[in-house]
Amino acid sequence: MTITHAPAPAPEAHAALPLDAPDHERVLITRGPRSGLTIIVAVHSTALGQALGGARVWQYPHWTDALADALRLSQAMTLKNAAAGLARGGGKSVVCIPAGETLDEARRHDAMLDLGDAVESLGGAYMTAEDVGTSAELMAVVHERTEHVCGLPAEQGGVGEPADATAAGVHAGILATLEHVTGSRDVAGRHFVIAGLGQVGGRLARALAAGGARLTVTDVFEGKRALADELGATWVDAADAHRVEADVFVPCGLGGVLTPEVVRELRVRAVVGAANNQLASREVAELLRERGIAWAPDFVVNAGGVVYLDLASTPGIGQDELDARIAGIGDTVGAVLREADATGSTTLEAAERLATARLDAAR
Ligand SMILES: NC(=O)c1ccc[n+]([C@@H]2O[C@H](COP(=O)([O-])OP(=O)(O)OC[C@H]3O[C@@H](n4cnc5c(N)ncnc54)[C@H](O)[C@@H]3O)[C@@H](O)[C@H]2O)c1
Repeated sequence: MTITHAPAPAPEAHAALPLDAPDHERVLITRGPRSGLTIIVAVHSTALGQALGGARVWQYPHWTDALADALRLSQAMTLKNAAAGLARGGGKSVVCIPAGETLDEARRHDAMLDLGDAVESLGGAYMTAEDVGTSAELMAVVHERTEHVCGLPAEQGGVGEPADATAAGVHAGILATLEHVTGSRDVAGRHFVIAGLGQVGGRLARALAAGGARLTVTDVFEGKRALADELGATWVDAADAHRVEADVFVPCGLGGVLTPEVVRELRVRAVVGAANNQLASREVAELLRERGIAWAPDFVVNAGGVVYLDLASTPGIGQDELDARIAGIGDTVGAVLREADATGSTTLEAAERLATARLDAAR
C-alpha cells in the first residue's frame, strides 16, 4: 500500500476553533465503531454541487484541533472548487489519530470503512478522495461502504492519484506568474527555489529543469538530495531556502510557510507553489503586496488535482478537455494577478472575489 503523503513530523499550521459560528452546511462528528477513532466530515457548501474534498488521516493533539482543521479545510475547498470553475461544493474529512498513537494497517483499514459509512450517511452531499495520510488504495477500502468516493486505483477502474495533474496546474500557474512579473513565460535561465521535493515538488523540479531553469532546492528529508544531484540543482538548508535571491519561490511542503518574518526576508519577485494554506495569516497577503512580491493564491494554483479527480471521473470528458482545464489554471492565475494590480487589492482578495462571484451566481 502506498501512502501518498508520508506523514511529516509537524502538522500544517492548525487554526484554533473559530470563535464565530461556522457557516458550514453540515458537520458530522462520529466515533468510528470499528476503529474507535474520531471521524469528522465537514460539508461547507453544496451551492455549486456535491461537495468534493480529500480525506486526511493525521495526528492531532486534541480532537478539537481535528475539527478546526476540517472546518478550515472544507471552507478552503469551496473557494478552490469555485475558483477552478467546477460544479462542486467544498468539503473535507478528517480521521483523528490521538496524540501518541500510531495506526497499524488493520486499524487504518477499519478507519477507512468507518469513513465510508460516515460519508454514506450524508446521502451524497459529499464525495471524498485521497489526501494527506491516505491513498488510492485506501479509497478503494472506503468504496466498500460508499459510492461517494473518487480517485480509486486504475486497476480497479478508478482514475488514480492526482499528483501529475496538480503538478501540471502548478506549472501552468508558475508560467503565468512569471509572465506577469517578467513579461515572458520562458523559464530558461530563470532561478526557482523549490521547497519540498515530494510528489508535486519533485515533478515540478523535473519540469522546470527540463525547461532550462536554474534550480535551488530543499527538503526536510535529506534523502531528496539525490534528486537535486540528478537535476544539477543547488541544495540549500530548508531553514534558509526563503532567503535565496531568485526569481520565484515555490513552496511545495506543508502549509503556513509564509509568516511575516519569512516574507520580510524573501528575495524573489514571486511566490507560487503547491502547498496548501501557505499564508500563516491573512495579513501576510498585504505584506506580500507591500513588498511587491506577486503571490499566486494557493487554492487557485493547486486545483489541478481536484479538477482531475472531478472531470476524469465524469463520463464524456476526454483527455484534451481535461488538459485544457488544467492548463486553464494558468489563465486564472494571470487574471487574478492582473485584477489585484488593477484594483490595488491583495491577490488573496482578488481570488476570493472570483470564487465568491461564482458562488453568488449559483445561489
Ligand atoms: N498531491 C496533490 O495532488 C496535492 C494537491 C493539492 C495540494 N497539495 C499540497 O501540496 C503540498 C505538497 O504535496 P505533495 O503531494 O507533494 O506532498 P508530499 O508529502 O509528497 O511532499 C511534501 C514534501 O515536502 C517536504 N517538506 C515538508 N515540510 C517541509 C519544509 N518545511 N521545507 C522543505 N520541505 C518540506 C516533505 O519532506 C516532502 O518531501 C502539500 O501542502 C499538499 O497539501 C498536493
